[in-house]
Amino acid sequence: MPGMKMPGNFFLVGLMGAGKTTVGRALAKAASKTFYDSDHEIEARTGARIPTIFELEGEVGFRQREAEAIADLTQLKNIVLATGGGAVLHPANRAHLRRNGYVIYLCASPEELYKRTCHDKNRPLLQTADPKARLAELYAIRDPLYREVADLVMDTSQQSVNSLLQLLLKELERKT
Ligand SMILES: Nc1ncnc2c1ncn2[C@@H]1O[C@H](COP(=O)(O)OP(=O)(O)O)[C@@H](O)[C@H]1O
Ligand SMILES: O=C(O)C1=C[C@@H](OP(=O)(O)O)[C@@H](O)[C@H](O)C1
Ligand SMILES: [Mg+2]
Repeated sequence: MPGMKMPGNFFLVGLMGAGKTTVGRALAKAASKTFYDSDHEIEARTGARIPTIFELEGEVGFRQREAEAIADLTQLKNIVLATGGGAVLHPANRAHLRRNGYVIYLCASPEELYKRTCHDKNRPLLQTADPKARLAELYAIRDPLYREVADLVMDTSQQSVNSLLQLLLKELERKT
């Protein structure tokens, strides 16, 4: 259903592997909105890939760049923004997301997230001896924060990207 009319911004939140980047891009196309990904924006502004930023500036440096990107991107109109999984950690980011768009939490179990991320070396927080345990820890800390900002929670564990997109479009048509 490309060109569907749904007003405003959609912001995607959730853990690494939830599908924010993949589903966000497809949603933007279907809803005729411009797609942004805060990680891509940070990489473009910095001129370095995410693992390099973590290596040189640590997570603290990355979070600072992320906060700047979220503050700017949430001021745009008619966009879909895929955030990074840790974007909800800063209260200021949560306020920007809540204030400026409709927030969708893509939810999945740590086991499912592990299956989707285990072959990808570009997530510094998962380059540990036990990434499954790390995902479970992050889930425990962040799930309440995702729920705090979310207007809509979508369970993605049993859904392909395409069936998820169709479900999401139906929900968004109804609720926005
Ligand atoms: N609902 C889904 N079912 C199966 N695989 C998925 C689903 N959503 C995303 N994926 C896959 O998981 C991986 C991570 O997706 P990505 O969009 O990068 O997640 P995020 O941006 O939330 O970290 C990609 O390989 C993507 O194709
Ligand atoms: O969860 C996190 O803290 C992070 C998630 C990543 O984005 P995705 O959620 O798109 O993988 C990226 O921002 C960075 O590696 C940190
Ligand atoms: Mg992503």
